[in-house]
Amino acid sequence: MAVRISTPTEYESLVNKYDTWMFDCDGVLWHGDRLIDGKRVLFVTNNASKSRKSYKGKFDQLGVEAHVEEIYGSAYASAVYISSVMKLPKDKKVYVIGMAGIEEELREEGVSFIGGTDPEDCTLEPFTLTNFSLDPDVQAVLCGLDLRVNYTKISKAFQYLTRNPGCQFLVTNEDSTFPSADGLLPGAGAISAPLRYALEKDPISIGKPAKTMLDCIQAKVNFDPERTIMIGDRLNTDILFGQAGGLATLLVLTGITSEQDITGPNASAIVPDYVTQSIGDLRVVNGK
Ligand SMILES: O=C(O)[C@H](O)[C@H](O)COP(=O)(O)O
Ligand SMILES: [Mg+2]
Repeated sequence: MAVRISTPTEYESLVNKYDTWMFDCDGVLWHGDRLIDGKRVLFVTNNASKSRKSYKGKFDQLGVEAHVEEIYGSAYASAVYISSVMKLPKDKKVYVIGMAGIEEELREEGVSFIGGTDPEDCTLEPFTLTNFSLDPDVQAVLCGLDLRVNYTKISKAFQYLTRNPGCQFLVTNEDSTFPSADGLLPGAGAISAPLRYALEKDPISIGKPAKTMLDCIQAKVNFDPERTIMIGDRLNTDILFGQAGGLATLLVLTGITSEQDITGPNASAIVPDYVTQSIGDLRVVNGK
């Protein structure tokens, strides 16, 4: 049963209980506006549209103090997975359905790629195989949130995944939707769905709740899971991610999950340790 926290004393004891605070971003931080002094804070987002460096720019713009090495996005985790776990040979490539964030992280990891923001792929012209030449060096398809997804990108990815032997099907994350400033939009999971349907095959998903994301953080940050809490707005990514990693979990109701998702007859089977309305509630702790 989740503990509903609402009083300054309850917030105070929560803050004293954990040393490392992992914050989800979409639906949590971008409504929240303040961090907790004296604690280690990490930012863990499935949003692959930005690289760690460009997230740093967003944090600066919003006046949130953050350093690049505290930011873990699914684009970064995917690039690390391809270079260090898959160990993609340097002469092989990735076909990308996604945005600049994925491209910047792949470049940073020295992974060659095609597709992504390439104007040739970002077209609404009908796709035909007549003008398509298969690149035999593509050994992975990586699909993430892509605000310019189209039939050409899906068809090229489909060709690589069905015609290049051993080509891996990877997705940065599988969030079904995401909370933009003006309302709900289809998320990365909705971008890769046509490929999953056409291939009748599930991809390897790297972002939350997958352990790959936590492995990526643990490779860089030494933290005690017993003294670590994951704060998020989505039950089947953030809270599952925390639970799988042996972390405490705090659900906020400023993003995807609403009151009726956690109470009443159709309440989810995923139950966080704590629930509060907004990350802003914690500001009572430092009296600011
Ligand atoms: O891919 C998506 O659907 C969105 O980026 C989603 O919002 C994940 O972002 P997070 O809540 O993990 O910051
Ligand atoms: Mg979120």
